Amino acid sequence: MSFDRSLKIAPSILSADFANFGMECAAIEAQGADWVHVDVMDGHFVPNITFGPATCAAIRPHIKGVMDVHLMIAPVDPYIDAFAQAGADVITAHVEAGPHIHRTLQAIRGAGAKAGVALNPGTPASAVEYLLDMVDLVCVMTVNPGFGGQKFIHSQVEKVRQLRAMIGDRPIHIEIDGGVDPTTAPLVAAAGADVLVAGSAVFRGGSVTNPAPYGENIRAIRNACAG
Ligand SMILES: O=C(CO)[C@@H](O)[C@H](O)COP(=O)(O)O
Ligand SMILES: [Fe+2]
Repeated sequence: MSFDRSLKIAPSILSADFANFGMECAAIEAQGADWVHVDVMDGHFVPNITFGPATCAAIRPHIKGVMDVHLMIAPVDPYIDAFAQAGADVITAHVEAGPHIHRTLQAIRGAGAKAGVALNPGTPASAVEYLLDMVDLVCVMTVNPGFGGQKFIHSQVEKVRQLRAMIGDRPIHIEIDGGVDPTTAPLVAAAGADVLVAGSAVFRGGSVTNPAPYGENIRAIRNACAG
């Protein structure tokens, strides 16, 4: 997985048909997705439960590109190897999920994956200041984690600007997660983000038997950022 700062759309399969994950992953890639974003929730760190490493391993053969695993779980460390072995290219842990994020990031890289750190809306950009040599991606949550379809929190755009300035020319992605659609995407892209996660705004109107709307929705987000 090589680094580049071009705009990438990463549909979140939290908004996909859970009975057809394999086909959904293949459909969104065929419709222009750059990465596939996989939301793991434990009902403890966040008030919702999704799935674990076995599901990630099951969908891996259906994803040709980057599998971007967002862990909303606490503790994180006991599960890192399992998600790496499931084929995650990027594993992102929350800075709020435990007292030893530096150790967690070391473990992610040690397991052979790219290391991401996520910040909840109430966590300042400065939380990653001493982690920049440890991370490949910083994920700015623009909703409170746990559910798809929530409203974008506009105060986070300033955090993205601060992170862009802090990161400079280091090869670190800035990812935005939550409430991304053609209206909000240009705001964060202009502030310096390069990976845009979008769940409801990509999957709305389509299905595995009618995937064309996925492509239209992805293009609408991309075009809004280009415009
Ligand atoms: O991590 C999360 C939510 O906790 C996200 O990845 C959501 O899945 C994004 O969904 P939308 O806000 O785009 O509907
Ligand atoms: Fe996510």
